[in-house]
Amino acid sequence: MTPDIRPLVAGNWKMNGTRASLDQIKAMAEGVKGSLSEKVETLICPPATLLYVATALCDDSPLMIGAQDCHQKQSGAHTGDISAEMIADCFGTHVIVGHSERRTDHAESDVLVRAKTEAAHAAGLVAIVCIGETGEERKGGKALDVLKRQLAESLPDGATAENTVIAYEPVWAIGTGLTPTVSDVEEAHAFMRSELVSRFADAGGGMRILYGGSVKPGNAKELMGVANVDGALIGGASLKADDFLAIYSAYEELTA
Ligand SMILES: O=C[C@H](O)COP(=O)(O)O
Repeated sequence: MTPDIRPLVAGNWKMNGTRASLDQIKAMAEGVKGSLSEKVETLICPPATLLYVATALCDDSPLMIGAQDCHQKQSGAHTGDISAEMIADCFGTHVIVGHSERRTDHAESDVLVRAKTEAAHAAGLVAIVCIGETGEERKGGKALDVLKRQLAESLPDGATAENTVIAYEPVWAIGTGLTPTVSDVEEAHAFMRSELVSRFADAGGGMRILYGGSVKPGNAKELMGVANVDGALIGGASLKADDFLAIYSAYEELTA
C-alpha cells in the first residue's frame, strides 16, 4: 500500500462470461456496499457484450464497471473494435489497455498502447495501463529494463493520478498460479514508483500501481500489503463473487 492512495481492486473477466454470469456481478455489487468501500474502490471489467447491462446492475453500488480494451480512434471503419466513447456511453468508467494478452495476441506495441491511453483520457475514462516482463526477460535480469521501457513508451504526457492506473503483471505469473516473491514485487513496484515520480512529479507519486498475476483469496493480503502495491488486477479469481469479495475483504485488516 502507499499512504494516502485509495487502493483499487479490479477484476478482468477476459473472454469469459455470458448473461448467466450477471448474477455474479449482482452479488459483487451487493457485497461491496459496506463501509470498506469508502477506503477501497472496486471495478469489474466484463466482456463488452455485458458492459451496458452490467453498469445498469451497479446503479446503486460503489462497484464500477469498465472495459478490457478500446480502439485508439473515436469512430470509423474498424470492424469488431469498440471506442472509448462507446465505453463511456455505456457508463463504463475505466478501460484496460496494453494487457499482455492484447500485446501478444494482437501484436500491440507500446506506441499503440499510448494512443489507446490517450483515447481513453479524451473520453473521460480512467486507463489501466498494463506492463510486465516475460519469464525469459526476468530470468535474463531484464525485468526492470522492460518496465522502464514500457512505462516510458506506453504512458502519454497527459497521464495523471486521476486518469491513469498502472497494472504490473509479470506475464509468467498470469493464470499460472505462480507469483513473484514479496521482495521481487516490492522491488518492481518501488522501481515503477520512482520512474513515475521522476517523469510526472506529484502526479506520479499519486498514481495507483496494481499488482496482477495469480492473485487469489489466499495470497491477497500478503501481496496487497507490499509497499507501493495499490490494489490488484485479478483474472480468474474475479469470475466468482465469493473469490472477488474475499480478495477485497483482505483490505479489512490492511486498512484497520
Ligand atoms: O488481468 C488480469 C491478469 O491477467 C491476471 O490473471 P490471473 O489472475 O488469472 O492470473
